[in-house]
Amino acid sequence: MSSPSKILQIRVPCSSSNIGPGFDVLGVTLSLYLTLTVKILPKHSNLPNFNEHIVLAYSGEGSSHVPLSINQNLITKTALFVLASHNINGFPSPMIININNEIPFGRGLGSSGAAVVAGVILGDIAGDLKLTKDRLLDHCLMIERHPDNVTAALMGGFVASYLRELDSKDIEAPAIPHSETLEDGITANEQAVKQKELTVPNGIGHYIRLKWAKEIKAITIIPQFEVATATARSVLPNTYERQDVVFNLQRLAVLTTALSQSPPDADLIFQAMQDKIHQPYRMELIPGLSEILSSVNPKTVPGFLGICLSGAGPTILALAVNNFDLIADRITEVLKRKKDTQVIVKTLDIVDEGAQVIELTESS
Ligand SMILES: Nc1ncnc2c1ncn2[C@@H]1O[C@H](COP(=O)(O)OP(=O)(O)O)[C@@H](O)[C@H]1O
Ligand SMILES: N[C@@H](CCOP(=O)(O)O)C(=O)O
Repeated sequence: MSSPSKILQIRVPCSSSNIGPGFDVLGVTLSLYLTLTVKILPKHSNLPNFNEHIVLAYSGEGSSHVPLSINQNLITKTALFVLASHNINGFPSPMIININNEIPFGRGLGSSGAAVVAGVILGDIAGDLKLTKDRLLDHCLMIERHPDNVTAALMGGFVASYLRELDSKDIEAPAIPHSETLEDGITANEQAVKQKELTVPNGIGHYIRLKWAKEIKAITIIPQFEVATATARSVLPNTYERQDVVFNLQRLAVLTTALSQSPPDADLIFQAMQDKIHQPYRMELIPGLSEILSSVNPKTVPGFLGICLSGAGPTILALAVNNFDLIADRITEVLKRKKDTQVIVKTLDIVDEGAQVIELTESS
């Protein structure tokens, strides 16, 4: 008798990274989700009407241009990498994977981080590997080398993280499907066959979950154009002046506690969300960014706490306890004046839960 099929759901939240001074350090999960409904069929069963071993269906954000071939789609490419790093060549069982995505691509809301987390979990499930959460994180961090988005998306809530320094040989293996390179490169699967062994080092990422005051909400002002994170990282300098580094360190240390306090101290948070490490250099990619970041302040709008670029942008993240519509209108007005673009506003909750796997049903 063949084993029964299984249906699981993998649900991963979006994330806003940096929160101003915490470049590549801070991330917070927000209430927009990437959801995979995965039906794992018994080995050797045929998928109805398809000659494929894996069937991918996709709806929601990115559906008009996301690749559905398993060697090109970031989610399945990541899962294949996880399997290859455990000497499993390809998906062991046929699967029907329905992807529904609420996270817009290239907007600074961690769509690639969520895809990497979903892919690592998919690989873990497909290979029945039973990896711990910390080990899942190691695999995510081989693929997305800045820890802020993936750590938040996996662990949930407001998270600070850093990477252990690794040997270049560990992170430069061509088999690693980096999430943010602009070209496709060789697939993890092809490379694993050639390389046979692909070891993911232990304990790459270290993190701590921070407290977030429950009354602070995230207003996301999302322009309808994309900025690839790879492009937004390529405009950053390789070296910084000491005073700029000190400027950020001072604010970062204050901000992590300021965001935990109830009631929040608006002036403290507003100043502590200033940054000199990434936002000034990204202004060339986001017209009017400087004016946008100074369009609201706590003295003129009660309830407003602070403003920054969400991740690598172009989304603007405003933190507030009330007056959400007024704050969003002010920022949208400046943004639209600077660039002829549609803007979508979403006031999102901070979510405590990171990626989740829910077993839906089991049938013979
Ligand atoms: N759900 C998804 N499925 C497949 N690929 C995805 C998904 N989400 C994001 N990606 C890939 O990641 C790219 C966006 O990543 P990135 O430039 O880092 O922007 P973001 O700020 O949204 O993370 C997309 O163009 C796409 O190639
Ligand atoms: N710290 C990274 C964060 C990128 O986040 P994303 O949501 O834009 O992918 C950076 O600022 O480059």
